[in-house]
Amino acid sequence: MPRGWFPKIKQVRAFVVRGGGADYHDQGEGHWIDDHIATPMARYPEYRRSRQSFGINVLGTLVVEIEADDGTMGFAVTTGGEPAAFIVEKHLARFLEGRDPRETEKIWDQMYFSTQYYGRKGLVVNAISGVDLALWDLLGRLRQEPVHHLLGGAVRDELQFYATGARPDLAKQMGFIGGKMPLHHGPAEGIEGLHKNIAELAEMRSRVGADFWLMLDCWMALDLDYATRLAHAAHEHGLKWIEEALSPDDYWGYAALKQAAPKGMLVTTGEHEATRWGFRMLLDMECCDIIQPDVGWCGGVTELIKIANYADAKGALMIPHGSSVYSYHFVVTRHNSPFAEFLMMAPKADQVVPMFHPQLIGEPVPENGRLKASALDKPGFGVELNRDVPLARPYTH
Ligand SMILES: C[C@H](O)[C@H](O)CC(=O)C(=O)O
Ligand SMILES: [Mg+2]
Repeated sequence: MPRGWFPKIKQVRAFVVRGGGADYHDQGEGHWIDDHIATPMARYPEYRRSRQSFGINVLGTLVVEIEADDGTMGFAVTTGGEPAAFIVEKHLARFLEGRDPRETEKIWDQMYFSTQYYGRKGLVVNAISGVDLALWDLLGRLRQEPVHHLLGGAVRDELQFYATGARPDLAKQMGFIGGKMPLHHGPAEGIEGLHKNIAELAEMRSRVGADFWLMLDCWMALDLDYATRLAHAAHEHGLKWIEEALSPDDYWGYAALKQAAPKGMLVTTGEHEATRWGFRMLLDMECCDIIQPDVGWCGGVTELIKIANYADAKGALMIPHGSSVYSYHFVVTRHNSPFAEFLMMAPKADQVVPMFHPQLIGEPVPENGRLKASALDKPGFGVELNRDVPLARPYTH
């Protein structure tokens, strides 16, 4: 590359892919991730047994590809599918094409404020996140540096993981530091459901012993009263944290839950929160002990820098939700992210398989619950798109 010259962005393209990958709820029959999990829709008996029954996997994966005018390509995957592909192609692409890919701040700002009248959270911010991640991937590839070098470099030699899945007992044998289980029964299943939830936790505690971390993921399913009762009953069985117990819009409920939770039990949330402004609410209102942004949903790396810095200044931990390499490159650069999540995508949660399988090639996975930082030392996010998985490009511009 001649001195002073840097390629410009030539084109942004958006594709849709089905079957697992970034839309990790898009799994086949019999997968633990769709086995009677408590959700806000479980108040309707017909949507209680399966999250796919109410359309959890309706969107599919969004793939964003950004080509520079020297032929270098960056890409990223997140959820959002066809509607997000529309937003990327028809609205967001204009803020990148012809621009210098190093202008990550200005590009983010223009994507966010140009969509603010219909965006701010959810699908639109997923689309922005996908573009932002693809841009950081492109930057890393153009500079021949891993993204974590662009973010200030690793602060430790390895990452350590807890596992999310139905089998913390197996996760323990596989070397993880803890296991987070989905809660199975919500308030609509009454006291009987509450007893079943506690019995499952007690059974798992008896299998993993006293010291292994056990957590419950409540996927926005509870109300304050139920969450408080669950937290107190679970305390007896050493629950380390209660996750996403309430609606993400109920900041007041989270603040009350944090006050009401037993001493020593952490309240965590944020995987369905977005942007610095959403996390500022969670942190300023003292809603939780750990924030859990998903880098593919909260606004991408450019926004996560701001979210993580604010959490750091407030003395809060920032443990990203899932998101594979996109979170690993971030976590490794942060002291307030001392461990990371690994989602067990094997249908029985009985083996480690790549989290975004089958969409990425070269996706690193933990061994013995750990991953060497050196496994991330490849340009960009260090993964390739599996072109054997059919990609559709529903819109162009
Ligand atoms: C297991 C949870 O219900 C959800 O599918 C994933 C999640 O919330 C998490 O990994 O955290
Ligand atoms: Mg969760």
